[in-house]
Amino acid sequence: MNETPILHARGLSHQYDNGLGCLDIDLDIYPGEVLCIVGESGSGKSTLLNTLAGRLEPSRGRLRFCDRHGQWHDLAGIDPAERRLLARREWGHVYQNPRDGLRMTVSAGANISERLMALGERHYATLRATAAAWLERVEIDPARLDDPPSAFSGGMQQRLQIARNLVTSPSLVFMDEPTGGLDVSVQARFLDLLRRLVREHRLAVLMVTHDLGVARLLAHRTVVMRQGRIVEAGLTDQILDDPQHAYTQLLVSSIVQA
Ligand SMILES: Nc1ncnc2c1ncn2[C@@H]1O[C@H](COP(=O)(O)OP(=O)(O)OP(=O)(O)O)[C@@H](O)[C@H]1O
Repeated sequence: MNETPILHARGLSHQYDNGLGCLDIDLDIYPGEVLCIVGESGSGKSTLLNTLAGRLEPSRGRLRFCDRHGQWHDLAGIDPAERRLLARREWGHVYQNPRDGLRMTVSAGANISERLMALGERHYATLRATAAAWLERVEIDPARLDDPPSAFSGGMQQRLQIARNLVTSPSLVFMDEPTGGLDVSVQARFLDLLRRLVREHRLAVLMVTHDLGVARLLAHRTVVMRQGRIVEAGLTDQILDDPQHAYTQLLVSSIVQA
């Protein structure tokens, strides 16, 4: 694995007014790896993801991102315009609910083209051809380029979110429970596709999931959260097969018994 992380957090916290949130997080993510954040409901997974993605301002701590040119950016206290530019160029964000990540009333093609246009691509034929190629890559018939996402199934909408994000070749993609709304067979196909794209594009993926099966299938490393803190972190197989922390043992055994 590459020794230089793409995202580097130390002592990172985001606390809401009621004191809850995520606390004292040390985390590195490397190019080409999938890192899953697991834990029970309310353990702070989404807060951590959104803080790492710069959507929530850190209350304390250090957060740095290394862009594709090897230049480091301090994300804590970054100028909002610079953060937006980084988000457009370097990051993707896939949501559990496709309605949060797609524009439901415009065509699939327009959904994919939008990020390209934001980076300056204006040539209509190029935009259409690129969008069609990406639909194919996420296993959607390119003949459906002009259909709105509302005409797609849940699994297709998640794959369209992936295409919309990956079209600009981001280096880091944040995913919040992307398989949450999918039934089991659709989920398996989605995870297969994701695994292939991660490999082909050397993507770093930071994924929140409450499903340890998803972590097992996809994640190189897993971190376990409880009450806003990381209680255990390591290689996914190690965490799931030989959990050290009592809370992780409980989490894993509750799945095995279910
Ligand atoms: N805007 C907010 N204001 C105050 N407290 C909040 C806010 N958002 C979340 N919290 C609290 O912070 C804690 C962590 O919430 P968070 O949504 O990060 O957990 P989670 O692990 O992602 O949960 P879930 O799996 O249910 O989505 C919870 O106790 C939650 O009630």
